[in-house]
Amino acid sequence: MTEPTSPSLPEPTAEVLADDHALAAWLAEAAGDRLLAVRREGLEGRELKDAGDAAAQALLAELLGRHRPDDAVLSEEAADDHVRLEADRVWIIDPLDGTREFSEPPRDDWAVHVALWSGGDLVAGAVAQPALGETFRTGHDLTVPPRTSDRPRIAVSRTRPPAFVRALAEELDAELVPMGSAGVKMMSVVRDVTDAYVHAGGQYEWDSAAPVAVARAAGLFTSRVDGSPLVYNQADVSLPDLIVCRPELSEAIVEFVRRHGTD
Ligand SMILES: Nc1ncnc2c1ncn2[C@@H]1O[C@H](COP(=O)(O)O)[C@@H](OP(=O)(O)O)[C@H]1O
Ligand SMILES: [Mg+2]
Repeated sequence: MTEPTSPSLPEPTAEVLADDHALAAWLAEAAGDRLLAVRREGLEGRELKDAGDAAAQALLAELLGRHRPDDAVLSEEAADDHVRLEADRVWIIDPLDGTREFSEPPRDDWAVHVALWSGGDLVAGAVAQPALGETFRTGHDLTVPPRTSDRPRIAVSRTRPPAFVRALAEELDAELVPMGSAGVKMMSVVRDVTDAYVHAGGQYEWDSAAPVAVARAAGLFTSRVDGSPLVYNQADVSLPDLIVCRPELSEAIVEFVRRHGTD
């Protein structure tokens, strides 16, 4: 007997299957397409948020199970199986980052995050911004465009901007640029829409793993707010603060936090 297959399940090419970078991007785009379809169903508010989270999680879990059956997965939307702590390869995914903005069409500041951790660090990642029609990924040339603004621009949460980031912006004479989604904020630095994303006060590994992999591949600076490295696939998945910025801004930001803290 053959197993029943879902008619709508996308199939990767052999080329995509052979390359973790390409697979990360393909998975993020497949989930993004699914999320755009959910958005067309006419749901609103909490129902739309829940339908989006569930649909993207179900698709990514099924595709990873099918195409990378030996790998572990850490997802915002699934129970944490600690088998990942002994695994060689762990996919760290946020099926829908910026759930609030996803539920407010036609906003485009929401994303799908797919990262691969192996041997102690992130080795591949992709961030799809489906409503923008863009995917940012590791594994091919990625350069940040030349800086177009003399005055630094700092991406912040549109709904919960941390107070210390306002103080930092004053000190650097920077402009705050509010937007949803951690991934979208990090990709805004990659795209030269902003120059830095500085956050503290709470977040989890899945909020930053894929965007940090992409930001590093683009040559950006990434660290915790105290300047120490971002470390993934830990038993405690809380990763509450980070800096992603153009390299020339990193010293001033770390120094500001050293002097003033983040409270
Ligand atoms: N203080 C906090 N504690 C926990 N998670 C936070 C947080 N601030 C931001 N996040 C998470 O980071 C993502 C971006 O948030 P924001 O747009 O406010 O910057 C959201 O992910 P999800 O949408 O996947 O839940 C949100 O849950
Ligand atoms: Mg998230």
